[in-house]
Amino acid sequence: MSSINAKPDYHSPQRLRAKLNHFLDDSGRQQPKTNIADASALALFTVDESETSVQMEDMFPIGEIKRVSPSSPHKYSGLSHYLTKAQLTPNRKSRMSGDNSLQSVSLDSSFSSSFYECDDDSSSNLDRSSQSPDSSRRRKRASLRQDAYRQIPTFTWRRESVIHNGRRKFNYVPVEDDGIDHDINLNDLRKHRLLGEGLFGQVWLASSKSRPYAVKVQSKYELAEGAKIEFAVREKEIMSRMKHPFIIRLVKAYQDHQFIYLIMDFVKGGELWSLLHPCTDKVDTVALPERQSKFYTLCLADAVVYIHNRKYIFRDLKPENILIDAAGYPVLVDFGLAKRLERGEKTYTTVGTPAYCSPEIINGDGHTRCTDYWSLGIIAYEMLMGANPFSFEGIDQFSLYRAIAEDDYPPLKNVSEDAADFIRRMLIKDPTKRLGARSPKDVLNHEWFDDFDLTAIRRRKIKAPWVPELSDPLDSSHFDDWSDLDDKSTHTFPEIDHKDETLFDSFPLTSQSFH
Ligand SMILES: Nc1ncnc2c1ncn2[C@@H]1O[C@H](COP(=O)(O)OP(=O)(O)OP(=O)(O)O)[C@@H](O)[C@H]1O
Repeated sequence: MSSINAKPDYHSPQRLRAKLNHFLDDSGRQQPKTNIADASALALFTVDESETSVQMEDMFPIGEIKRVSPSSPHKYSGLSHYLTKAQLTPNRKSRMSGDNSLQSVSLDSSFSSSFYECDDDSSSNLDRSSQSPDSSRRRKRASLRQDAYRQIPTFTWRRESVIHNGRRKFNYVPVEDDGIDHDINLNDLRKHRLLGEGLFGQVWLASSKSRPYAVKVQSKYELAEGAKIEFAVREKEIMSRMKHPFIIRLVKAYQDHQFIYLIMDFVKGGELWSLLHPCTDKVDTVALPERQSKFYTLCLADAVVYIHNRKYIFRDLKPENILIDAAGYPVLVDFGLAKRLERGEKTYTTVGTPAYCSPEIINGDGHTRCTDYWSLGIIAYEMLMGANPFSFEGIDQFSLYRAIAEDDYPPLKNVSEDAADFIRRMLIKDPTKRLGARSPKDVLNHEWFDDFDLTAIRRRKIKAPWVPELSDPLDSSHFDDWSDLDDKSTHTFPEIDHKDETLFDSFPLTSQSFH
């Protein structure tokens, strides 16, 4: 499933036209076409770049978008504009009213977009305007727009039907041609082996047409018993909104009477935890070379900043939730504790894994996104030093919490000054003074990362410091052996009550089975 959740939302033709005129009608002659029967469309995205560090390339495959200039830049200072071509599927409301001409969608907080349909001769329309005896400035602008039209590729929107509060609703989600079957069924999947188990779920390696997937299966009954339904539903909702090179992609979600299923990409290189605990007894931690630690930290910081820019917090950063992909890049999994949080708002639930918990969570002071920066600082420290700064084998939880809240971390040894400074600023007990508290971008802009090109990293243009050896697409040798555990997806659990059942309404229902 694509990451941008788009809600169809109607503008009147007049309003949409007025909006578009700001961008497209500076010759005074062009009007956006509104009588289009075919499904091609242009999407105009407005991005407030002061609000987000996200590159448009993160949202769309590289080369598929074109930055355009508004005709009245003074009205839009701070905003950047991108044009891309879209395929519109008229929604039910437009079909019923017979109005297929205009639609708009609103994306998440940092994006807004408008659509209007155009046919294939829209560029010739622009050609004509560029040949008129207008000023060279106008011609230049027209040709810029013409380029924009030419270079934009097709971008498809898929309608997804969900049940919300007992009523069927439709979401429009943009779909890239990523070769992934976003309509994959449970029956298409062959279950291979268990990759991991958490408190409320098991994650299985499965495949369809020799393409591997990881499938997280959670029992509705166990979720209801543990009062975790809300978390599981949130996990699916938030994951489906994420599109970032270092964040796991949700391909499809399902529910049947007993279970919910999250079908994800399979990340093949195993957990960062296994890199830090390479010995067979897995107790001793080893340090990673500084460059490798820095590479992982920067990729993870980029993923975390992306999450924060969308007003979510992750709250469970730990080496077990960081997987290494086939190219050696880290990928964040497990949005089970993630939550939406408005700017300036705090949340008070005590969540997380003790060794990575921030002082503000332990003190019950209420936490913000800064709690994730603390956990990232702990992980960076652990990679650099080969030991957690506060936790060690056998420590009791009370002593651990006291140490996190009060003690200084053991000094870093044999690391660069920039690395030490990064850790010092991430592990500040007061969250309001922590790096990233002022702006998430400050984390990415720290001097420690100066010798890495983040854009190249996002495009996976840099060779990762460690690349897992893999023999075939289903190679799962980098994961621990869990074969002694029961397959919970074959258990029969008691039914949950109807009220709890309705909480899963946003998961498409399937009668197919996973085996
Ligand atoms: N997409 C994936 N590809 C490969 N392995 C995965 C994937 N997602 C999860 N895993 C493996 O399964 C393990 C458990 O996944 P996850 O953390 O999502 O489950 P969980 O039930 O929420 O766990 P916990 O209760 O510890 O939070 C991960 O640590 C990882 O080893």
